[in-house]
Amino acid sequence: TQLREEGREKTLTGSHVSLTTGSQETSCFPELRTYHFPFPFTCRDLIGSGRDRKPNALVQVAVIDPREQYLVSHACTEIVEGSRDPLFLTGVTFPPEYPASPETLVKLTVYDVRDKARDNVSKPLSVSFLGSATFSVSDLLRSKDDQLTLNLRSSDGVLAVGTVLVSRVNMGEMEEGDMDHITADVQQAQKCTLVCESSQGTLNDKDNSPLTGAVFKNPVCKVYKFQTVDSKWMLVREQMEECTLSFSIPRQLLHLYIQEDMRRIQELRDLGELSPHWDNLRKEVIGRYGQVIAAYQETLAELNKITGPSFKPSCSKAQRYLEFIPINLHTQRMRVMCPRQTDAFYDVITVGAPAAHFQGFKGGGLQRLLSRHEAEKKSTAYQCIYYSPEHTAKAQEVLHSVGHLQPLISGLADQLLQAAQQHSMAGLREALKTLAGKTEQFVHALKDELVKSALLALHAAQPGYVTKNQNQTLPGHQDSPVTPLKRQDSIPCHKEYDEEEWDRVWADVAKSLNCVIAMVDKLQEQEPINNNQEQPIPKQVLADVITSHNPGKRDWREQLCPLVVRLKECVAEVVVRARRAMTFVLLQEAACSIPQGLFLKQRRDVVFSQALAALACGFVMRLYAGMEDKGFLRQLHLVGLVAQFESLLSTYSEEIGMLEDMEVGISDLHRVAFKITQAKTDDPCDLQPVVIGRRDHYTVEVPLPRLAFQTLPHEIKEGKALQVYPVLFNVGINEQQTIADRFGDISLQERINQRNFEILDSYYKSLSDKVPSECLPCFQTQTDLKDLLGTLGQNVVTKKRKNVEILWLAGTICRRLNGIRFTSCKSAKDRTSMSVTLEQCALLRDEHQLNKDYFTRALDCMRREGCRIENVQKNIKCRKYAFNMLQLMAFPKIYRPPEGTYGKVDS
Ligand SMILES: O=P(O)(O)O[C@H]1[C@H](O)[C@@H](O)[C@H](O)[C@H](O)[C@@H]1OP(=O)(O)O
Repeated sequence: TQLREEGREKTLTGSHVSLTTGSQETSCFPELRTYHFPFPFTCRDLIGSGRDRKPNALVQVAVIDPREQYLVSHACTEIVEGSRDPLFLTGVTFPPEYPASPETLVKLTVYDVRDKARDNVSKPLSVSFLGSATFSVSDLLRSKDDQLTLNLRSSDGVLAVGTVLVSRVNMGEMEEGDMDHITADVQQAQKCTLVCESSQGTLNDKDNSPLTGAVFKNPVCKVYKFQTVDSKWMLVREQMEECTLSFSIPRQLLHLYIQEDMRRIQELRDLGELSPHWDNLRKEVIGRYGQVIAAYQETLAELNKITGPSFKPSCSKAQRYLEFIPINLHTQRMRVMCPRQTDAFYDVITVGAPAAHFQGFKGGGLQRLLSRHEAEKKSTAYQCIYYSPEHTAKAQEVLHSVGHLQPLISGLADQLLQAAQQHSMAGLREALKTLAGKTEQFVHALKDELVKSALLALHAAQPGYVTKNQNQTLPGHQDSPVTPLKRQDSIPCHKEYDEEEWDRVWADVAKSLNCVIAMVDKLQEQEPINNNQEQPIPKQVLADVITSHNPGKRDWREQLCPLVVRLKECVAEVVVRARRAMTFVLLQEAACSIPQGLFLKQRRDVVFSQALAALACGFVMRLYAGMEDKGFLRQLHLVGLVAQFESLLSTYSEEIGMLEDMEVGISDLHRVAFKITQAKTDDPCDLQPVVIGRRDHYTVEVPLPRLAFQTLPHEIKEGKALQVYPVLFNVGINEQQTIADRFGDISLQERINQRNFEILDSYYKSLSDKVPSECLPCFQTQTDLKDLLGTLGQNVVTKKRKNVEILWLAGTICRRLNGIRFTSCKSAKDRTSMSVTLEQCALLRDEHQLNKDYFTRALDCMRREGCRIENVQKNIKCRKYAFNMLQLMAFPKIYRPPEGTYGKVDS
């Protein structure tokens, strides 16, 4: 009875123990470096502990460190009840970093389980020892026919209590013959399977490529053997990993949030002198920003102290300093190896719903809070101008455009002068073409009524203006210490404003550009014909000023320089005005919103950070998996990828708030694009994705090693922004949802599903327009994508309780669209595990002919022994799904875990 839960814990730590081996030794066994090599084994003629009783067998697998000579419990199979020749579906696999050496000893211990229901973690299983056998990896590698037959010995080492037959199969290179061989054996006698893997993968091994090690960590692997409809066997390997992006993306975002807010403060200061009323508002806003910055800096400092695992466990979901970190983010890959089929794998990312647990859900989540706040802002008599969210977004966009375009224009203008100095007409024309393009973009970005009206408002907020209008006081504010101001419910009209001033400054940019163009034309005309063979620049309308110029024979640079300097000056003048005007709009927004608006901004930052970490993890996983798939890469740069989030939250009580947060968090992901870059070196540190940008738009740069980068289509190599289309589908399944369905309100779920169906549908339409269907993956299930979408469309409008078909269809469509799959619930531990295992078994059934009779058994086996129960263990140090009977009764049947795997979790 050594098989205590501590032993289980060792299963986890054991998977990270490294058995060191010299490279010489390894090279004697090239298989160790090249292949996965599973060890299926068979138990026969087990003698149970009672006379006629057939044992409930369970096999514990341990490895012995050849140097240290200590035993590490590695894993356990599931229990097979009442059989002398049990067949185990669960296998065990060493994680990739586990360097199994020829000396590695594997000990198999067979137990008879008396009482399999465990409802207390600390209580050990009631088991009796039946027998054990030990073999070394080299024994197996040297064995004839790759098979070893070992006697299971009783504790005194004398009595044989059955046999165990260990054989070796090259996973990933499995021949049909090997499969038949296993099949035949298994049919002769029920067998159990132990599968081990070497630390190194092959080139095709996407699970263990060195690339994945940079971002994905701490793998937990399980291998199963399931029967197909034609009585063959398939090997199924689950691998679950943590992702370093769980922490690195939030850290980077926090940096960016801080930088952006500091910039905002500076811009507010740059507004210059304001009347006391506005000045006080500005001070207040700057003070609030300062508080947010300080809080973020504190959080960042705490995060920087954290070392250890790369995931936030479910029990830490409401911890203040961890609020930006996604909950329980893991990747999971199911790889399937079947006779006569090429290997297939299916990925999913599991993560707790992005939500602000630390702030709580008393008033609901973001979606509700934001719309309530917007309504209040409009109706309350604030002492500021109301700008709609569209206006504030526009203001941010203008700020961003001018900030981005001014240095570009300035650089291009310098390039132009350089080309002039070199007397290169081709260089001049090239630089001028780009300069003209960017300047036009600049002028266009500012051609907005908002800029004009904001300049007027700013003008009115300056001390002189207020003095002139003393008599226009804000009702109810006569006693206010701040200088009273006329209340403005809408953007002011232009009558009080010297409109011409802005128009003149703005038009000067275009005029000065025209001067530059005209001058280049002149220079070109003066050139001898043979120097002008390239295409001429189209004639532009000449500004008056230019016609008086006579370039003569003077140096090109000298002639262009004053015009270029003038262009730069005009741009700079416009930038100063536009920046101040837009900053003033944002000041209004911030002032109107204090304090609630800033709380909401923080909440949105938190939720977005969790969502982005999950998305980046999914994107990187998808990219690594698809780097050799030309169709996928084409789709990626032509249209982008769908990122489909499945959520199992209920629309009742606190989870409504979570779903409202999640809805906004997922939708905010449309402001994100990805770019692939070439890593400086192949060092894992240089392969870490980098986030750049600001709240209105972020880019995640994903570096790839040089060789991998070189194989990409040139559009991607040139840095094309790769889009993602986030979609969310939610169907609550638990007892809370039962209440919501009967007595509550499910409109949130209905609205989310309908809206997101429209997004998915329009993504499909643009994909079909731009990408040939051959780019999409092939599936056995032939149902047309259009039909699947049609069925989903019907389902989202049908009134049906716990209609999980919505989730199944959305998931299937996402896989068929080459998309990124996510599954979520509150903590991605319990309900998520049920859903992920169900999806995996459904894929085995629909795509790999899993025998129907094996479906439930496979499902139970995965839930009982697979990666997901390890996920539960990692989160709460207990191998139990946190469901009670009431909850389970409320679940759709197929989401219920097997007996003995759920119950009250001891804290
Ligand atoms: O992983 P979840 O399904 O969000 O875990 C839930 C579980 O479903 C529920 O039965 C239980 O009562 C807890 O609320 C679990 O949430 P935790 O966040 O506490 O793991």
